[in-house]
Amino acid sequence: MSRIVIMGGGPAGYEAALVAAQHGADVTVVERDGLGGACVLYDCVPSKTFIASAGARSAFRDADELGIGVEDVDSSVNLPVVRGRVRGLALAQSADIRNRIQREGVRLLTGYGRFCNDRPGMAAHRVAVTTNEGTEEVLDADVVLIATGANPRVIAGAEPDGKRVLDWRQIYDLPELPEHLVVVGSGVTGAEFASAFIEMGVKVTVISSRDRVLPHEDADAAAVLEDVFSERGTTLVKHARAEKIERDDTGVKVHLKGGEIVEASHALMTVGSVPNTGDIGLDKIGIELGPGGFINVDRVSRTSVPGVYAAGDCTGVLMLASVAAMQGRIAMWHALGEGVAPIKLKTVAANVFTHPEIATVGISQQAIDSGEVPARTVMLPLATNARAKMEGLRRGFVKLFCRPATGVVIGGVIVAPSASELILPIALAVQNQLTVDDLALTFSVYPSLSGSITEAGRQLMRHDDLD
Ligand SMILES: Cc1cc2nc3c(=O)[nH]c(=O)nc-3n(C[C@H](O)[C@H](O)[C@H](O)COP(=O)(O)OP(=O)(O)OC[C@H]3O[C@@H](n4cnc5c(N)ncnc54)[C@H](O)[C@@H]3O)c2cc1C
Ligand SMILES: NC(=O)c1ccc[n+]([C@@H]2O[C@H](COP(=O)([O-])OP(=O)(O)OC[C@H]3O[C@@H](n4cnc5c(N)ncnc54)[C@H](O)[C@@H]3O)[C@@H](O)[C@H]2O)c1
Repeated sequence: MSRIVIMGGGPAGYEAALVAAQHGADVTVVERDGLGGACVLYDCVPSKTFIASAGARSAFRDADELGIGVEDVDSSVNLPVVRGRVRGLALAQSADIRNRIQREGVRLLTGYGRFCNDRPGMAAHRVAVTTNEGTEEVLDADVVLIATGANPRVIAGAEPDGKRVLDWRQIYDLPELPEHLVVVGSGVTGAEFASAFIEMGVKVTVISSRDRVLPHEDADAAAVLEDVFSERGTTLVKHARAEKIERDDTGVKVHLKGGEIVEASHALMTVGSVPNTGDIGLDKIGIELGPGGFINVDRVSRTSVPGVYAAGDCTGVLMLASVAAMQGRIAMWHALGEGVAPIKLKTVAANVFTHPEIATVGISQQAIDSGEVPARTVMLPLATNARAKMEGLRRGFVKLFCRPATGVVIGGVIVAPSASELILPIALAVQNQLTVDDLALTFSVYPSLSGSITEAGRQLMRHDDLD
């Protein structure tokens, strides 16, 4: 029976454990914090729970336009209840995952793992675990999966203190909503928290190192978000980098490169993540880290060392829970000799949980505009959609991209309140190489937002497609 040791119990680690156990392997997961990892305990699950509360508040505000008067929206955020939901849901989700993997016969060791091979180049591997109780145990393994995730990046001079300067894992512990929050960094994490706090009624300033929010996302989608931010009175400071933050009992002063100072009551640092790869004994097995401290892997999650796989944020391959989970499963299928298809990153659907949401899949508009990928494209504003009008949605759009000759769908972008749910038909089309005709000839409900997807398909059909 293959002995498999998994370092880290986030989506990469626990999904891998489930696959390995299903295939009859002897599996041990070493996790220092709790099953579900940072994803469930500190990052993805808590942030989406917090965003759900912010969304509920927005629904009240937006109801006004539909003729439903709601009084006292400003004073209606019950922060202790929100915090309780955030923490409670994370712990409950972690407990569910722990129960599930233990039911499948996986051994769980609560502690910190490091390679302790006597020398590099051995066929089997050894992992020393310091348990949270302080005991030591050495595990022998035929296969090791490194799934140690990442931690918030810290800027020297702007270290979080949990009071005035916070990282996204500390922000829920504030006793009350900030009076004025400066969000440093405008990637996906920064945009999501900025949007959530704006929707909670907090004054927000966003510091962006680039010329816009969400520099890696669709430019039209980012423009919609900037519009919403500006309508809600948010200041976006562009081309700005925070160098240091002074703090006292009353607030923070964020010093930008170039001398400008932004004052606020609190600062939220969302300046990226660093992989947890520095202290896991990689020198003992001969793995050299790539740029940024990430572990290089191929498309079936193999590292450069036989018998050692890596998955998730520690590899820096699209830092998403869904990708981490798939990399982990693929690693186990490969290690256990199952036929496995290499991961296809072009088919990954992703969503930015702002208000409105931004969902994407497949080839980007930028790759098309730069000439890298030839495509026919269409963009339908939601303002032309009957259901959107009924719901009072003025912003948002559906974009669809297809191959010029065949009409095969290769990507799309949706900006809408529930874009994360609406993107699936486009993701299905991309994954299965469906054509715009397939979308065009599919019945959508009338009236519905998804009607814009089938309509986009119709607009991209060519007359000769109908022959
Ligand atoms: C604010 C935020 C929101 C996000 N929202 C989403 C989202 O909505 N959707 C999405 O798809 N992705 C989201 N992500 C990304 C997602 O959280 C990560 O891609 C995902 O957590 C990666 O999973 P992982 O298994 O690689 O690592 P992690 O979830 O980081 O888990 C790794 C675990 O390993 C443990 N560990 C580390 N070293 C050791 C060791 N030596 N021994 C034992 N244990 C160890 C860590 O303590 C941790 O618990 C978000 C990220 C952030 C920061
Ligand atoms: N909904 C989701 O799926 C979700 C949510 C959050 C994060 N994530 C994933 O996590 C990964 C990391 O995203 P992220 O937003 O945390 O990090 P990021 O690295 O993408 O963005 C951080 C931003 O901060 C900027 N920055 C760095 N130093 C700065 C400084 N001193 N002053 C001002 N700006 C500075 C960077 O230029 C960058 O634009 C991404 O791959 C993302 O997809 C996903």
